[in-house]
Amino acid sequence: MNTVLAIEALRFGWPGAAPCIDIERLHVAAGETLFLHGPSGCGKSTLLSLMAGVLVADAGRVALLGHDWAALSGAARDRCRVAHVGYIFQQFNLLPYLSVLDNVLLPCRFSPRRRAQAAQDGSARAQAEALLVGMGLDPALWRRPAMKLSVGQQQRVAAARALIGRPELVIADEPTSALDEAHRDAFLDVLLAACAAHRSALVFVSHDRRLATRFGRELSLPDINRAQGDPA
Ligand SMILES: Nc1ncnc2c1ncn2[C@@H]1O[C@H](COP(=O)(O)OP(=O)(O)OP(=O)(O)O)[C@@H](O)[C@H]1O
Repeated sequence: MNTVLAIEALRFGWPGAAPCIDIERLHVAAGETLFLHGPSGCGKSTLLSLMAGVLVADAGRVALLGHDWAALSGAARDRCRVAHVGYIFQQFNLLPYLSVLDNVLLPCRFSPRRRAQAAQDGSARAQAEALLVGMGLDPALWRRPAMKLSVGQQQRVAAARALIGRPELVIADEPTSALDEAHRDAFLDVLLAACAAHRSALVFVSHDRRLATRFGRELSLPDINRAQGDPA
């Protein structure tokens, strides 16, 4: 198996709180699509942050492409993340005053690797435009500041930004919550097709269990997490 992400004996707790993540083993292979679910507060977003090296384990190992996030400095983690991980955040994290196109191109500005990969079939800009078209974003919106888009439109911009430059790992935290059924299905089609074409591993969190059939593997976080979830 060509492992992209390897989690072993991972423990993490927020400061002053009991551990909320305790996972013996979870490996994700290149091209694999993983659907992750669990009740609110069980630690899904926390686990995604650990996968992406935004948070660092208290014990155990989270390795991306063989590199343990904990062995890297903060700056090295930032560089590694932008080069190899596309992250669709629950709140999108678009830069509000930047245009839609410039938001999608951001990873290429910060990572030479993402820039080179995005330009493989032409230019980074052409790939950004192709992703936006795939996401059903009208070209009339591309020059608009991101903050002037609807929530559902911003969600799709965030997905295009995550996919540009073919990152090895794509992480999506509730990325379809603001989309209607038609846009949700189109969004999933583009996301899954892009990950398949690039052999990106995809970790996708959603409360909507109906979507699970579109993924290669389904996991309930409480089933693999020995820590207690939110006691509330
Ligand atoms: N920044 C933080 N500081 C302290 N505790 C936090 C922080 N973020 C989350 N937590 C706590 O960690 C636990 C897991 O939260 P997390 O956001 O990972 O859950 P989740 O499964 O993603 O929830 P949801 O489905 O509602 O988004 C919760 O008890 C939460 O209160």
